[in-house]
Amino acid sequence: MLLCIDCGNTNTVFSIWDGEDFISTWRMETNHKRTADEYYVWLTGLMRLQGIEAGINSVIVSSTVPRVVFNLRVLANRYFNCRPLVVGKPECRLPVDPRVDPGTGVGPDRLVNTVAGFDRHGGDIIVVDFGTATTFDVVARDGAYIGGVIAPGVNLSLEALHASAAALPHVDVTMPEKSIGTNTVACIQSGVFWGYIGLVEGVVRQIRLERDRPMKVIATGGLAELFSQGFDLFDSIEYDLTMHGLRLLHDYNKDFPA
Ligand SMILES: Nc1ncnc2c1ncn2[C@@H]1O[C@H](COP(=O)(O)OP(=O)(O)O)[C@@H](O)[C@H]1O
Ligand SMILES: CC(C)(COP(=O)(O)O)[C@@H](O)C(=O)NCCC(=O)O
Ligand SMILES: [K+]
Repeated sequence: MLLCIDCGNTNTVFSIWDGEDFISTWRMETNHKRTADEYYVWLTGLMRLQGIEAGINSVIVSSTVPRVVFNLRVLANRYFNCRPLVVGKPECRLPVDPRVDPGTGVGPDRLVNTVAGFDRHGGDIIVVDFGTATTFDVVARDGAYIGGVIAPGVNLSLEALHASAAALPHVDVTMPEKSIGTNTVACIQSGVFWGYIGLVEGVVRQIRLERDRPMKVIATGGLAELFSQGFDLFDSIEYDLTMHGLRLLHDYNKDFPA
């Protein structure tokens, strides 16, 4: 079985696949100090709870946090007896190379989202991922990542207000009843909610203008749903997009000698 690990700046998501069949997924907080032994105990405990018995013999990792990769490699080597495929490293081939400025590193999560979005929808799409940062990944007709947009994530914006303004409380993001807030919490909710609706609309409009063609918008990440209620921002919402991309990249790389 295959273990896919998507490590974001906030959360690390694990999923298990048997060939093309999805088996299960679990999530933990990202922490570069966590050891391979800790990952293993946690993972096998959850697998046992769900009665998953077959062994893991392949691992693929995408990490936006370089420091966690060391212990994830140890996890794969020590406990699953395999060398993990790490997205963004030369040994992990991509179906189409990114077309960005020379010397630029692209977030591996964005490369994975590109592969998954292209597989499901073909090219000329924009993938919006609501993570720690909100990213827009632009995928060309041939499936290449050709750049995009990075904006502060929704929770990051809320935390920044709370951290920098003495009188502003911590607020959870939600769709406010009115745009004109009549108390502090409602004002912050309105600013972030309507601000984000405007951000997504504006960025997508500008990308379509620049590309001068219709482009589907695919959203992923836990907050995608919140911004889709009653709005026409996305053509589809796919929570499993990154995991689907990791599984595809693993299968794609099987065709190449190590
Ligand atoms: N359904 C949700 N409702 C509210 N907040 C969410 C939801 N899903 C994720 N979040 C928050 O969004 C932020 C980004 O989450 P995540 O997608 O795990 O980020 P990353 O991939 O960067 O680790 C986190 O602060 C997380 O707590
Ligand atoms: C933009 C990101 C911080 C998003 O990470 P996430 O929100 O998933 O934790 C990550 O993709 C990254 O570190 N990118 C490197 C720069 C780039 O993609 O251009
Ligand atoms: K992500």
